Amino acid sequence: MTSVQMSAKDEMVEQFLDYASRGDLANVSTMISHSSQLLNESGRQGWTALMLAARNGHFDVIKALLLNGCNKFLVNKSGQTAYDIAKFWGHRHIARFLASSGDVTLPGILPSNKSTENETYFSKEYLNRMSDKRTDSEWLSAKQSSPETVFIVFHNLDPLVTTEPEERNDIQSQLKLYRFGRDSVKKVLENSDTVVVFLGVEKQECSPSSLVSNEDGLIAWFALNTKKNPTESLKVTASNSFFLTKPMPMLLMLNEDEAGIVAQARSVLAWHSRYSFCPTCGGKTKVDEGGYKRTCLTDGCKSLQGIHNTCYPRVDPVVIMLVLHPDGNRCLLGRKKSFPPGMFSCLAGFIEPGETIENAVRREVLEESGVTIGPVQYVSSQPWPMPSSLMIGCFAVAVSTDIKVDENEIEDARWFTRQEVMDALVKGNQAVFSMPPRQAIAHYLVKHWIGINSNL
Ligand SMILES: NC(=O)C1=CN([C@@H]2O[C@H](COP(=O)(O)OP(=O)(O)OC[C@H]3O[C@@H](n4cnc5c(N)ncnc54)[C@H](OP(=O)(O)O)[C@@H]3O)[C@@H](O)[C@H]2O)C=CC1
Ligand SMILES: [Mg+2]
Ligand SMILES: [Mg+2]
Ligand SMILES: [Mg+2]
Ligand SMILES: [Zn+2]
Repeated sequence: MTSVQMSAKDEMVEQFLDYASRGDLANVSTMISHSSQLLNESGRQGWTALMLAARNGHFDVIKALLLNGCNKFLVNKSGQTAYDIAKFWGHRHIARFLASSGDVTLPGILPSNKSTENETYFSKEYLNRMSDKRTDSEWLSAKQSSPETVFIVFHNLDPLVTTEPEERNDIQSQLKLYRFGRDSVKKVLENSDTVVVFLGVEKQECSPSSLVSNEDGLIAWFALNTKKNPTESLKVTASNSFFLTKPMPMLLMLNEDEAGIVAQARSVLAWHSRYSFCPTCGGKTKVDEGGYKRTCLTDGCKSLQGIHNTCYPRVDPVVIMLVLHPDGNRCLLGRKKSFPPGMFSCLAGFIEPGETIENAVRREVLEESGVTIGPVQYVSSQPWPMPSSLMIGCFAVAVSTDIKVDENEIEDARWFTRQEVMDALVKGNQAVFSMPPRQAIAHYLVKHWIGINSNL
């Protein structure tokens, strides 16, 4: 963002964070005395002044910030508190000070703040799903005709995006979903081949109802998917728009808000594309409930009685685990043949019917690496819309250490030291191995482990 585009408040926050980061106590104190609200403001990646000072070891600034009442429990987008950051960067005196001042609870194995639940890529809920409206066909069709409604378009499950430059010069936010109005998708909606899914409405904090002119003040979003290329029927005004044809890694290039929308839309649309007929009797089905149900049209089909999950979009749970060595100082990572050269990641596997998360973790680790697992602890989760997995991220403590790789599933598995893992996170190419990108929950699990164990 250039200084012209920044608001006066943004500029002040940036300035304050910069002073804290550089350890400029005099200016930090002056700014707090003018505006104490600055204390808990955050900049890129959710870093507050306290976190920046903790990162760079500025003890005096940290004392001043705490003395003035700043909240030391806030977390950045990686789920780290200032305490975690001080520990990670080896400023032990600062970590001790942050831990001892006030009633801090030392971070355990779990992220310390509820907001971290939403921090994996694909997990942000930009829309309110409003599932109660799915059965209100009148409301749904009124919304489809509303000029304020947003339509996003997929062709064979690939979303249409544009490369409009973002305000911030950040590669991750350069791909944006192409948002259409009702008139631009009119022809596509008329096509009987098009599947329409109601995604939800914009949350009030994103579009306050005072700014929306329609009846209930809600801006609805729909996703459309077509088999035939819809470009000719669409009114696309931007020249730099295209369908994202390679989900991996292209779907990881969206901004966080839109990644969450794509996770929802792509998974439901993928279900429609794979379940065109009734899985129970093979008969024809019709799309109901705003795209969240397919009802069999065959009289007497068993799927019409009792609980039939075949009628609803499916989610496949997958466990993904960072296996910790019994000595606490190493972790087990593996690589599939399909990974880029040098990349290692957490082991993962589909949960099977009749299996708990913990047992799936133990079974998959044993199958793939020959290592036996004791305690298992859930950490975080991530929707993974290729096509509709839910990654359930865990820590798993090994009780044996010999590795015997299942070569059908993975090519190699090794114990890596904390230092090697930190190098992979920080040094990139110069490390002994590389990590999956930050958008993968595997990356998050490894980083979280490093964060909570850095002074062992
Ligand atoms: N976000 C992240 O950080 C990561 C995401 N993942 C995702 O997790 C998923 C699973 O991981 P993966 O290690 O491959 O899983 P598994 O270790 O369970 O092995 C995959 C094999 O299981 C079979 N399979 C496919 N679908 C299912 C299912 N629904 N239930 C049971 N078995 C099934 C397939 O066999 P066959 O092909 O022979 O039919 C496949 O080759 C993948 O989709 C992967 O993309 C994995 C790692 C990291
Ligand atoms: Mg497996
Ligand atoms: Mg696996
Ligand atoms: Mg498996
Ligand atoms: Zn049927």
